[in-house]
Amino acid sequence: MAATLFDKLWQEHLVETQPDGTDLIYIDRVFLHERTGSIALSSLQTDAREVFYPQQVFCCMDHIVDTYPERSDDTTMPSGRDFIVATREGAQAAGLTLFDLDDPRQGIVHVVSPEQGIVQPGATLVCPDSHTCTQGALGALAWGIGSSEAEHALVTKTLRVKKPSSMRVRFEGTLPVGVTAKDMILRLIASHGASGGSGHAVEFAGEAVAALSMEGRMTLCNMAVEFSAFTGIIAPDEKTIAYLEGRPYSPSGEFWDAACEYWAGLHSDDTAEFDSEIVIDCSTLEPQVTWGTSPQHSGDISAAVPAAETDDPVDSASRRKALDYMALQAGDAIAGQAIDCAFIGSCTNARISDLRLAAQVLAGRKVKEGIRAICVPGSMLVKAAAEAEGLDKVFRDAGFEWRASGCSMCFFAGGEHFGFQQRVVSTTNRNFESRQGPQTRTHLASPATVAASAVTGVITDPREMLAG
Ligand SMILES: CC(C)[C@H](C(=O)O)[C@@H](O)C(=O)O
Ligand code: SF4
Repeated sequence: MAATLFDKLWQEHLVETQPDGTDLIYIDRVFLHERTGSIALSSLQTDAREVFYPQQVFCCMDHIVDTYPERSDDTTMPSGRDFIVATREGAQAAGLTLFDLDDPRQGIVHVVSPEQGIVQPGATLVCPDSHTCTQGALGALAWGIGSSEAEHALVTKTLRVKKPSSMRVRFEGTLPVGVTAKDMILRLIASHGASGGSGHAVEFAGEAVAALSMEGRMTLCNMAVEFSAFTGIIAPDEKTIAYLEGRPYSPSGEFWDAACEYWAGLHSDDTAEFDSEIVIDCSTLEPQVTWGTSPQHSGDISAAVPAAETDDPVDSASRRKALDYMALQAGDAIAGQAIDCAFIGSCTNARISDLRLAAQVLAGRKVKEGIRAICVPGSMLVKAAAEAEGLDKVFRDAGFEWRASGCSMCFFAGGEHFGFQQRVVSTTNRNFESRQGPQTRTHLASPATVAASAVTGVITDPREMLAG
């Protein structure tokens, strides 16, 4: 019978169906980060349990780490200290691979895993972090779990999961210049709602997805969870194979050939049926920017902030509240809103191609006086690669702070943050209330839009600056 890619991966990892209808799924890899992974590791120690297969467990320090370039030790970010120490000790005790703060491979978990070739097509991978879906871009079944599930996966190498339904989102047409994967996913969420993918594993397909770089595909899958999907997945192709070849954890020699042969079969069959399907035309897509406090509160950069009132009273109330919080009114132009800060970072948009795009806008330009602009590369390897190309100089000369890697101001967890009620244009994935600091007003956008806005001091369409 014709099967979807998701069905194939589910079936291959199905150990058994439980009496209550949930499935027991075999887990190939587990990632942990210090914020939630430390809880799983401490709990393991308390319960005197052992990790079943330590070679397939990897730990990152990313959430509450100091990102000043000269970072010294874990005490410089006091709120993160206990998490960092517990992760370090737990990883050592269990014999897990740890990308510690002084490791040149350190970075945000969803950047590090593909970069190292740890996530691979056809594998199941879990991490106690909702943006684990990012890694579905490589054709893996990767999803976010809770800390106690992580403990279970570490000990048993399985998880009980209710099988989600399947959805395919086809992005058709050719993306205009200056419009990116970030704009594609924001459009999907704006047009079908932040709960549009609820209960579904979403396969991203279509001409515009095939044309994306691997990093663009990661941006797309990253925000599958903002669409409330179980995960996002993209069938592996030649780009996936070229991306993985030669990475530290990729198979090599005869194993590489065997892996490539297996990966070639990982796609949805032509006649496979999805429980639901959405088609989005990318040929006329504009840069997208959020105006409210959910990724679904998003629209074309050339548009005005929409009216709060819709057919749905609950939605209308939430939009009214969002506009009030954001200090915006229906009819205000989105472009031209004065900002206080610009942030380029996070597992959504801080890979080398994101930094190159932003640098293209920033080259020969300056950040507007009074604007605080920060760039936090997604990993220390991204930072090193950017420095080897001289991108750090472009950012610094423009007036950006150039940081060490970590989640930084994507997520205010007691560490660093932007100031009270500051308006931030940001390449991150969440614009929830106080996400980047006390009552911060976040506008999500692509790296090009954030860079262009940093230069003018107001939300700005990057396309003219990219043109020359
Ligand atoms: C802290 C962590 C559990 C959280 C997540 O699950 O995504 C964080 O990474 C986020 O982006 O909000
Ligand atoms: S960069 Fe932001 S979204 Fe990504 S894992 Fe860190 S806190 Fe979560």
